[in-house]
Amino acid sequence: MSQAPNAALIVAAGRGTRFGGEIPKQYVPLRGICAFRRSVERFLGMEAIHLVQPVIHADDRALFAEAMAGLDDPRLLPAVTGGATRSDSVRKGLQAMADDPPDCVLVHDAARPLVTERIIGDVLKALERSKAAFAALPVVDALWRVEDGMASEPVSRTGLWRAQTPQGFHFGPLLQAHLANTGDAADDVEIARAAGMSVRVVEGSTENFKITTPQDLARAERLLE
Ligand SMILES: Nc1ccn([C@@H]2O[C@H](COP(=O)(O)OP(=O)(O)OP(=O)(O)O)[C@@H](O)[C@H]2O)c(=O)n1
Ligand SMILES: C[C@](O)(CO)[C@H](O)COP(=O)(O)O
Repeated sequence: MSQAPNAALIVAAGRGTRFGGEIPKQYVPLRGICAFRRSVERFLGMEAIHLVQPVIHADDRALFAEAMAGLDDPRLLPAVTGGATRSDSVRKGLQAMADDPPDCVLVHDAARPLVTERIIGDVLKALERSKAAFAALPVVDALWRVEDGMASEPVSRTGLWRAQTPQGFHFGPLLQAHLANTGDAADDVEIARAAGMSVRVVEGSTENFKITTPQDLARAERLLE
């Protein structure tokens, strides 16, 4: 049993190109506290989380220091530098923890600041009986394939879910899956499934959305009013 059974790996090395703006979206103030800090504090607020490993872009050291100013929780590890893709960033974060690995690791987007303790707790609970578990929501809208701006054919939504984070795994199998991965996967569930891992779904929340565009930031601000 690890001295730190559960770790959160919070990825924040993206450039936020779809968001635009002067600084990467994870550092943009959100009712005064950026999404990154909010995400980190959510996990640090849970006794069941024993370590938090941030992963940042090499150019963001000063932004990171500013975002985490005053946060002196010993569970917050020094940030490691991510990579060109989200998968690279996760792998680098995992490798940074590999010398003294946790039993379980929850990978979370810094850009999902409204994650709740309930979702985190449900993923942790699912890991007591499953090798992996992730937050997701069933698709509730009609789905259409669109070509040249025109509806071409409907896509059945039966059995389709929209992945969120955290995505939780037993540490060793996830690290091995990432080391065996050669492409850029959309998420860690894709990498785990490619390695043959079974992954349980946990109910996420419509409020646990990812800040991708400026409209998402405005929505998050309204929810925090
Ligand atoms: N090379 C990357 C790319 C993304 N991320 C992180 O993965 C999460 C989800 O990625 P996304 O929303 O796509 O963020 P960006 O890649 O920054 O956005 P964009 O695609 O618009 O540039 C974010 O917290 C982002 O910082 C990362 O750590 N390393
Ligand atoms: C990991 C993720 O948030 C699950 O929905 C999503 O795949 C991230 O995608 P992005 O293109 O890196 O935003």
